[in-house]
Order: sequence, then C-alpha cells, then structure tokens
Amino acid sequence: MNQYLALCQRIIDEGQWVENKRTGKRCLTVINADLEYDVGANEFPLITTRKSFYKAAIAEFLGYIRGYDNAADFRKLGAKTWDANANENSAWLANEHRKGSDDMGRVYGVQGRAWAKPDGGFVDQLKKIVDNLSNGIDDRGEILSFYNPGEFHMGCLRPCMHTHTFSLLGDTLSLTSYQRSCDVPLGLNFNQVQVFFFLAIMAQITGLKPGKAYHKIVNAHIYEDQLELMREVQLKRKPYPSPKLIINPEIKSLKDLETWVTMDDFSVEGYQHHEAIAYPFSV
Ligand SMILES: Nc1nc(=O)c2c([nH]1)NC[C@@H]1CN(c3ccc(C(=O)N[C@@H](CCC(=O)O)C(=O)O)cc3)CN21
Ligand SMILES: O=c1ccn([C@H]2C[C@H](O)[C@@H](COP(=O)(O)O)O2)c(=O)[nH]1
Repeated sequence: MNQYLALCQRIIDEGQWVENKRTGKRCLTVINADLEYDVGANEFPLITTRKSFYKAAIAEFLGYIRGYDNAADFRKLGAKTWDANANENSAWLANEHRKGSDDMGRVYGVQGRAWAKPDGGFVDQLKKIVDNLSNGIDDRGEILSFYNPGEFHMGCLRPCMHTHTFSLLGDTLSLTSYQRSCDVPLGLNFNQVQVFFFLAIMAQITGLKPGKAYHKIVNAHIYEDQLELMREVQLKRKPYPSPKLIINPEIKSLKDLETWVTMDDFSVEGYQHHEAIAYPFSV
C-alpha cells in the first residue's frame, strides 16, 4: 500500500503534464515505476485508502485467462470494465472489424489463448506455460504476451499490462509483469490485484509455491480530472494493514479456471478500508 501512495505522491511532486490525443485530456505523468508484491506471504496489495472492488479486478483477469473477446462475457463474470471501450470508443465504433455490440476484438486474452500464426492455426501461450510449470520446467521463455502490433487494428484498445513472464527457482514461482501505460487512480487499483492474483493462481494450479511478483510500469499517470480527488482526498487518508486473499483450494487446473470458477471462489480476510472514491474514467 505504501508503494502505491508513494507513486501517487511522486506523480504529484515530480510529474510533467502531457497532452493525450486519444482521450483529449492532459495527464500528470512520470516514467518508470517498480512495484513488488509478496505473494508467498499473502500480502494482498489491495488499496485501503478507498474501497476497492477487487472482485471486478479478478473477474477481468479471469476473462483474459479464458480468452474472452466480448464485454458481455466480462459482465457475466462480474466486471463492467470493458463496457465503455467496447461500446463508447468512437474510433472502435467506426472500425470495420468490430463485430457488433460488446465486441472488443482481438485484444488481451484472445492473443494469450489464440495468437494467430501466419501459416495457419493458433498458439495457446497460456496452456504451454501451465504445462511446462506443472512439470517443473522453466525454459526461460515462459512468456505470455498480449502485445500483437499486427492485430492492433482489430481490437478496441492496445493492452496496457502486456507481458507476463514466469520464472522458477527450485519450487518457487515468481512473476514479472510489464505495463506500458497506467491510469494510477483507476487502473492500478485493479492491476495490482491482477498481478498478485495471477501469480497466486498459477502457483496453485501448477503445484508450486508462490514467491514474489514484480510489476514494472513505464508511463504512470493521473488524468487532469482525477488530480484533485487524489491530492485532497485519497492522499490525506491513513492506510490500513494489507488484507489476505483467500482462493478456493478446489481450483486445481486451467480447466477449472475455464469452466466452473466464479467470483464466489475468492474472498478477502481483514479488509479495512476508507470510503469509496468515484474517480472519473476516460474513454
Ligand atoms: N482510462 C482508462 N483507465 C483504465 O484504467 C482502463 C481503461 N481506460 N480502459 C481499459 C481498462 C478498463 N479498466 C477499468 C475500467 C473501469 C474501472 C472502474 O470504474 N473502477 C471503479 C469501480 C469498479 C466497480 O464498481 O466494479 C473503481 O472505483 O475502481 C476500473 C478499471 C482499466 N482500464
Ligand atoms: O489494465 C489497464 C488498462 C488500461 N489502463 C489505462 C492506462 C491508460 O490511461 C488507458 C489506456 O490508454 P492508452 O492510450 O492506450 O495508453 O487505460 C490501465 O491503467 N490499466
């Protein structure tokens, strides 16, 4: 929690104003942030200085694991986060590849589970990683990449958290996640949960011990219309200790994640938090 607040404060103290064409808003911006989460110790990096809807963050990531390409499927799991980008993003609405209402196109999980090969067929990146790790193999290329520039024109948004690399030392699994662009008040609140969750669940289904997750962010920003709430409200609050993430131990395989898992299989223990803050969202 302290590293999150330190990043927010750093953006306020050292950030530079950058115009963003896509949203038409200015962002106070810093470059390079390194966050670290101790998944082995179950120090769940859930924001405590406002109420955080962690189930929506987990639901969104589970949708990526399942390779979803449709905001309606995300909603069914419990995440409304793709509604705006699928249905209100003007460039995407005018795109000939959009397959109608709620379609997100070839983004995130589609690339993770079905990266199109130029010579036909698809690559399931995630299944290969799960199979290798389950057999104790780290080939130094256990990489899940959502970033496919050849198909950017077929999706509503380029992935922000775009690459996840798993590493094995003995029977301890770690994860390094890369993020090119980060909306710190809204997106990071979710992304921290997702990086932690991804390592925790991958360790669980591969029979390994979770170690640490390393979250590397390039462009970290606060939109101009979020700044006052961050400076005058959220940063004036004192954080509470980290809660713990409880995952149903019956989840034992990628198939389980793909078929029966719902948000009822996740809970938090000891989550003390301040009141919710409704930050503006930019499409
Ligand atoms: N400008 C922008 N920021 C983002 O963080 C972002 C995007 N766009 N586009 C793609 C996804 C969608 N994400 C989102 C979208 C909405 C919320 C959001 O509204 N969060 C609220 C409440 C969530 C709820 O009730 O479930 C929050 O207070 O955290 C968070 C992340 C993250 N990403
Ligand atoms: O997981 C996510 C997804 C998106 N974001 C934020 C970061 C930016 O504010 C926008 C994406 O805009 P780009 O113009 O494509 O950079 O969404 C996030 O923080 N986390």
